[in-house]
Amino acid sequence: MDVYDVSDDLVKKLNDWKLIGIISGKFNELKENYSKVNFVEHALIDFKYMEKIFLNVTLREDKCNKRSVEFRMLGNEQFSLKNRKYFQALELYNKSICFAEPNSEHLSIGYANRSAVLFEWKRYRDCLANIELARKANYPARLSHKLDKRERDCQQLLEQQPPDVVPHEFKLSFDSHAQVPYIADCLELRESPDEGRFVVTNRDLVVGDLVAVEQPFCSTLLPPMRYIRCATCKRENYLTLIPCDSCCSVMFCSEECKLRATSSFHRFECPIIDFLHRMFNKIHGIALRTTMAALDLYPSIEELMAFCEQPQNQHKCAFDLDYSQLSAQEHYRAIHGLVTNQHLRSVSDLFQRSVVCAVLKHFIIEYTPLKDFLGGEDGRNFFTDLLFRHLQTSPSNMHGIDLVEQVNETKDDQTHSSGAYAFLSLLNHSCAPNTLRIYEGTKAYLFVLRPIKAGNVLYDNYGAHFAVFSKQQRLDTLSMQYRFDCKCEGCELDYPTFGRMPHKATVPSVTDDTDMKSLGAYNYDFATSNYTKYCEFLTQYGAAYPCEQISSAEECLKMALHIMVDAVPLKAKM
Ligand SMILES: C[S@@+](CC[C@H](N)C(=O)[O-])C[C@H]1O[C@@H](n2cnc3c(N)ncnc32)[C@H](O)[C@@H]1O
Repeated sequence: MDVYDVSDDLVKKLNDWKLIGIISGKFNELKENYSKVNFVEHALIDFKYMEKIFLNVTLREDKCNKRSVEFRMLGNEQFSLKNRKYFQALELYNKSICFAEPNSEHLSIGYANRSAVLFEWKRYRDCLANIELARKANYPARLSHKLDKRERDCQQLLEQQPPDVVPHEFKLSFDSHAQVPYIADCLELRESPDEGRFVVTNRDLVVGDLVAVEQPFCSTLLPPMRYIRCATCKRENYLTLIPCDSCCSVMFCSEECKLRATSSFHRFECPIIDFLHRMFNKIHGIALRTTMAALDLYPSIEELMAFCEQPQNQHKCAFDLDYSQLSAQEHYRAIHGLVTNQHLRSVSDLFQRSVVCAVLKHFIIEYTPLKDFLGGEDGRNFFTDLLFRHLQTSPSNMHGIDLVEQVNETKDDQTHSSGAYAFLSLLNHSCAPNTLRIYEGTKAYLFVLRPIKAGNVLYDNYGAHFAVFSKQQRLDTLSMQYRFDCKCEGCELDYPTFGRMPHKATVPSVTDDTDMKSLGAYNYDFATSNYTKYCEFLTQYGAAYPCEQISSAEECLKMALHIMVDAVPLKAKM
């Protein structure tokens, strides 16, 4: 059961009982969003949906040594000489660590087993970090000789290893914008009745130009990544993750990240974490996280309320902020001002969104400390309004954060997190985009993918790419999720579709035998060490390039982008 099942079932019931007309009429008459959501919440309570959810969905799994041991055994099987599936073993050991009861030896054995994988993987520094974690978690004395030996071997081998590769740092191709320091000075904001706000360049841009480097206001990790990445900084850190002390579904890369989470968003999400993962999707997840990050800005709900109501905080964007001392509060002005498209939404869309909001707010208020923070009715209604706002801004604005490198052949799309970006959210869509976002952690780089003449618009792609979806599929998605009729160049030319995103198909894979250290800067894989693979792939599309001649990461990326541009129409013509 997820929240859409609840919504579908409710609508079906109302239809069966011939109540849908009356209910949607009443719903439509309500002016305030919180009134709509409260109305739906009451219906869900009256029809016993909340009770059913409570009885059928676990709010949070308890720590359990028995399950910890089961996961460890599964991990051992993957790690065995027969299988040697190290990545799978690590994920299972992380699960075992997460389920282990605090202060039990199972936690320390989980760390120790992880150190064994890392030793095989020649990640000696991480191996030592895990040995230390195991000792701190009271590793049993009867087994300590094993750890002592591993530690000695590790220290010896570490000395012989070359230093880690430092990832290449990309810099803006132009001076910084006078107002918005993390974008190029040639970018300008425009607005039109048909397309809302959008971004143009006042200078010719060429392929490979880097025009923005942006950090999100907030981000959230997707549930399948919970035993691989840190829930706070989202770094891939499955080698040294530590668990939340209370839940079995969240891990952190350091005590610092753990404290940041447990004193903010995770304080409220932790008591219902498994319910959140089970019932809601990534759009709902980032909407909730954005709302919680907003609550974190002020010590009291009244102060946030005052902030959100001030006229100078309405419909603001990245170009309106004061960057001289950028605070989280200032940053949020641009996130609060993202388009909701509420006026374009149908009653049934708003009704379904209200069901999502009602279930989410009901459980988070009832079963977490949020209730105390919100105080009385005014606080609850304000929270409901804010959550409803972000349940509308999220589908139209939030970004999937992905990794250029792949973990294994089967995972094609490695989107690991969602993020709220003030500037990137001003880019309009094209099915044949002229820019490309690449991420390092949650930091987004915006590269030019096709030449853009001065005066022209920079277009992003919202997932409806001409190379992947038919024109009709794209038009349907864009009108349903983003509420506009696409008339972009990709649609006018109506290129034939050939199945997969050109750059997604180029991602090199890390196999279980890969010496992880040799990858070093693996966030930039396709731009750096693995560009040969990338080019090999593209030759299938008729593009042959002398990859060996590319020496720097920047040069490689430019070349990679050129190849992409050339390869797409080539294949399309075949
Ligand atoms: C990420 S926002 C882009 C910025 C937005 N135009 C604004 O005013 O803030 C996405 C929304 O912009 C609008 N939009 C995006 N691409 C468009 C296009 N090609 N034509 C018309 N509207 C578009 C739609 O309302 C969409 O939901």
